[in-house]
Amino acid sequence: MVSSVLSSAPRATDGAAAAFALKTEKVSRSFGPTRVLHDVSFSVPVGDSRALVGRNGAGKSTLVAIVTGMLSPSAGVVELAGLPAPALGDRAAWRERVACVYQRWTVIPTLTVAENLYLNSQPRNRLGLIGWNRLREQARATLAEWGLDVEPDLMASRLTVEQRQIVEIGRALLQGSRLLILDEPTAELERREVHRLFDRIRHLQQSGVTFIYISHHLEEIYEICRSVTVLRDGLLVADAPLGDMPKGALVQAMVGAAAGAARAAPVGRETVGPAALTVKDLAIGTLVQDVSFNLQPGECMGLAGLAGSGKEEIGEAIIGLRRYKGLIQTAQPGDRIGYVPRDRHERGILPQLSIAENLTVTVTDSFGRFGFISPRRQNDRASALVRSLGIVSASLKQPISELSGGNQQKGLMGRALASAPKVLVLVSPTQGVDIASKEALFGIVAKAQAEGAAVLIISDDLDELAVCDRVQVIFRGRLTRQFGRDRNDEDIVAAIEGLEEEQHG
Ligand SMILES: Nc1ncnc2c1ncn2[C@@H]1O[C@H](COP(=O)(O)OP(=O)(O)OP(=O)(O)O)[C@@H](O)[C@H]1O
Repeated sequence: MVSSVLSSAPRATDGAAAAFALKTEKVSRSFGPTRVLHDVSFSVPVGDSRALVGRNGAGKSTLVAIVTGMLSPSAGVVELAGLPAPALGDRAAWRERVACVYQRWTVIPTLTVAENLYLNSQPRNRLGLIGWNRLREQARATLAEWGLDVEPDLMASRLTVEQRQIVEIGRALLQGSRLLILDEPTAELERREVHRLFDRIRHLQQSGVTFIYISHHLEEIYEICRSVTVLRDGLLVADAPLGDMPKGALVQAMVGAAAGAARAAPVGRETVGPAALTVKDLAIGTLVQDVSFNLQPGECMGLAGLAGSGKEEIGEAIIGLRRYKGLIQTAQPGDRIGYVPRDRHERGILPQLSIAENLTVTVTDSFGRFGFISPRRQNDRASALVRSLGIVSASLKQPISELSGGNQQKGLMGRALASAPKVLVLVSPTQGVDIASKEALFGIVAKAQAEGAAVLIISDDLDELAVCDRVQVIFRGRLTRQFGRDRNDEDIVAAIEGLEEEQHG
């Protein structure tokens, strides 16, 4: 039961009295001359689960920043639970009304679970001191009600991704918030964890918690949300119950008149000639054992597996970021390998540099001699990539950190392609990328393939695996299954989860 935790938590207002958890009236926002939100008016009834969707750069994050008090609107009004939004600086008041659980964690690893749960809101005794026993007791009750089997005294650094997310949600509830915004909450979760998250959302909804759910995975939205708000180029273009909005209509609303590019079908390749990439008897510490495969020029292979299966470490070994035993070899010694890492914040973008510089940083040697870079040639190359990838930006000089998440991801893809590599290693390359841009990125992968690049897609996203000629599955560090073109998603999922392995003992 969740209700006792909910009722014991501090509350800003009596949520039952207000019909709407959130209401915006003509909210607009500009950055310099660029207007990114135009007169957005919408309302979310208490207890609703509202999907907020739109293509990369549509304005979702900006709207969320405004309704969580991180950013002021240039114009317009925000109401939370029937009351005007607090002053921008009054963080405590905002925290009591609304919380956003982002993909990037705010759980502090050096604190315990209990300390994290009560960050900023520790229960104090009559003398004003923090009552640690009470804190632990309450934390235990909260965790139990979430069905989370984790000790309040445990250091947060030891939690799994799923447990960290639950601590984030638990913290928001304990601070009084009854409106939770989940931003791509399933991006780092495995399939069974996603189902558990959905169960928790439904459970909390019954207790009057309202959810706004941001995701580029439309099938998730149909599973967990009741209604949808669609933004396109900063405008609200649709607002409806999902029952009235079949997927085709939803995509149409997101994309507008310009229909999405058709996906290139996987192309069959004869396995003749020298391999573009040979991996033989690869071992990485105790994590990966006996991994061997070849990639032919023009071939796209998927490498699928759970988090921790060793799949990403194989990619890192291929591009030279990890020590390994065994053989990793390109066709010719100097062949370039393009790489798109999964975590664009930690390993990918160079945030202070412009889009042009980010796109071309690996190929500056081709823009002039003796260390001199011709800005014109650099700009020409960058603007061609921006056009072909459909990156939305104010100018080539704009710092890449100002772009929306999905456009940053496209920038990384552009950088990997800029050097015309013989091998491309892409780790979850379309994570955070909207459905139409996803198709465009797949088109770009297919083009690189057609030009002879061998592509390795490391992922367990079924859309990403669907474009691969074949899929190898890795389970606990070993390749366990290979699927050709006549595969179905269920079999791949079963192999990723190791279900067959378990059945066979
Ligand atoms: N600080 C800023 N300065 C200039 N432009 C900005 C800034 N923040 C956002 N923008 C622009 O506002 C637009 C909307 O961005 P926003 O991050 O809200 O999109 P989004 O819908 O969340 O996209 P995604 O799905 O890719 O995360 C983008 O074109 C972005 O470049």
